[in-house]
Amino acid sequence: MNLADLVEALDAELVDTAEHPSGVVVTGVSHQAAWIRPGDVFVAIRGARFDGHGFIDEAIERGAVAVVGEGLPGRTTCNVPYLKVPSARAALADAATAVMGRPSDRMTVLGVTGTDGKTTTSCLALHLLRSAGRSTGLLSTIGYQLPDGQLRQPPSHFTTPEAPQVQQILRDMLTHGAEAAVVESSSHALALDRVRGVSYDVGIWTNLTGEHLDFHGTMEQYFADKAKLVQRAGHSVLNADDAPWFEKLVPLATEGGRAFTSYSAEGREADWRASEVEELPEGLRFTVDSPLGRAQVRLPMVGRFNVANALAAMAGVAATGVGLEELVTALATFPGVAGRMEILDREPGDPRVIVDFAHTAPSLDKALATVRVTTEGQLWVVIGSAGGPRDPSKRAPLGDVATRLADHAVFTEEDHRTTPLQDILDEMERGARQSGRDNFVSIGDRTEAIRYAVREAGPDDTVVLAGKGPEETMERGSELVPWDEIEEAREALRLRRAGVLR
Ligand SMILES: CC(=O)N[C@H]1[C@@H](OP(=O)(O)OP(=O)(O)OC[C@H]2O[C@@H](n3ccc(=O)[nH]c3=O)[C@H](O)[C@@H]2O)O[C@H](CO)[C@@H](O)[C@@H]1O[C@H](C)C(=O)N[C@@H](C)C(=O)N[C@H](CCC(=O)O)C(=O)O
Ligand SMILES: Nc1ncnc2c1ncn2[C@@H]1O[C@H](COP(=O)(O)OP(=O)(O)OP(=O)(O)O)[C@@H](O)[C@H]1O
Repeated sequence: MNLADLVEALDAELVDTAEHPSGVVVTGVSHQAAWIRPGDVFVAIRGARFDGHGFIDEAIERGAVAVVGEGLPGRTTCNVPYLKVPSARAALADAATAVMGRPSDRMTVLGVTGTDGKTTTSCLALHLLRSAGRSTGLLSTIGYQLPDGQLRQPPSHFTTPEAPQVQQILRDMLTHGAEAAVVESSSHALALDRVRGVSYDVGIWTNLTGEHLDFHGTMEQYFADKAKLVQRAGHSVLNADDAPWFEKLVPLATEGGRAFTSYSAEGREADWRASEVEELPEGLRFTVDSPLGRAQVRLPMVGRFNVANALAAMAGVAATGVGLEELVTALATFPGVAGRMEILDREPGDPRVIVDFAHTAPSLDKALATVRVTTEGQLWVVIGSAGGPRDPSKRAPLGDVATRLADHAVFTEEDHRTTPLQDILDEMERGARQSGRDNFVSIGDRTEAIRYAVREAGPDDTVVLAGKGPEETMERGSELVPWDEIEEAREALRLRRAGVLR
């Protein structure tokens, strides 16, 4: 497209230019100066840490043909056309969407938001769509997939990357033949306009509990940010068990005559309902009642909350026209999600070791409660809490939940960043002591903490390693070290078998 079209698409005011915009060809857009390629437009965002205007020279050196922003500071001028807009983030998304040719308009897009269960529900929806023969892409915390199913990573580690990557990935999906896309949409993405420009056919809501309040400020704001998905989706899928948010979402989902489907894993009145839930060591069994009829479901996943995730995915995919029998048949072959309730291979005499990604008090509560059901002996949990700017109010509740639901808790590191690790451990201990419990130890080094729990656990016990799940790095101070929780756990089991841990 040429710059004149972009000015029009953004409804921008063109300042600081000698060149006529119709002669300038725009081939891409980026908010990150270091990623600019010749022909790109640089969008200068005033963020919490930097003012993107400080990187204009770098962007121009790399070949930026124009700059978009909310106004040049002071008397600064720039040597390329400057497009003044009311919101740089909105303009970033609008420009990226226009340059990429609005790819989401040509696919069926399912968005998934919520505090817990987004990745699992997204992967379930992907599996259901593909099993129904729909060529489908995925954009999620675990990375993105084109219809070929190979997992790829965007250039920055986000659940939902910035708008230019989102639009680029959607276009790649389309180019590779995708008819549908599942887009995990974090609250940050919804708040920061990263997914503005994605036209959602279906918006799936998992649940809302207190997380990321460092960013959103209040629960009301967090709700309002997430609710944008429901306000924008053609059809919403809402969790009837998620009080008080469900009642607040219904009017937002039905604005302008749009429809919604509800689901309940806890026996409430809803369109999709689960009953007769059985938790077995190898997975879940339940009956589903739905507008499409009744069926028996077998899901090879542990964790009772996965009943809710499965209902959400089924209702979302059914809204795109897939039948109940196809959905139920596909669920039985779901391969699971790495690092989420992942059970390690075990040998006789080993405890059962489960690697899980629960890192909020409510999700840890649910994870431990559900694992308890299929644990014959004692339940152990190894858990930390993140440092840095991440929500410090999580720490004490995590300590409380861990010691209330497990027989033994081991408090340890989890990306403590520049926060002194001991301060985090103290907070977790405080949460446990405040509730009158002392069934914990603190072992700062996570490798040691895992080995301790695996050594002490008996063959009938279960050890849950919570919080790191599939993450590939650990942030210690300002150092980023490689991390592989599954490998750590396997090594601890090997050492236990060899008697080295005794
Ligand atoms: C709160 C939040 O999400 N902030 C994001 C936001 O920051 P910001 O608006 O304050 O921007 P900034 O860092 O001050 O930079 C301003 C501008 O200068 C540019 N810049 C900056 C430095 C430079 O050298 N060159 C340059 O061009 C930046 O690209 C940006 O356009 O925009 C930045 C640029 O993309 C992001 O790096 C930053 O993510 C931070 C680091 C982050 O950690 N975000 C996490 C919390 C996040 O988004 N998480 C959610 C998932 C949450 C969950 O559900 O678990 C996610 O979707 O991943
Ligand atoms: N529906 C649910 N309700 C509560 N907890 C859940 C639910 N689904 C999954 N969990 C727990 O949350 C953990 C993370 O699951 P998942 O990755 O699917 O969520 P997420 O919302 O994508 O989280 P994140 O954005 O942090 O990756 C799981 O390992 C499990 O312990």
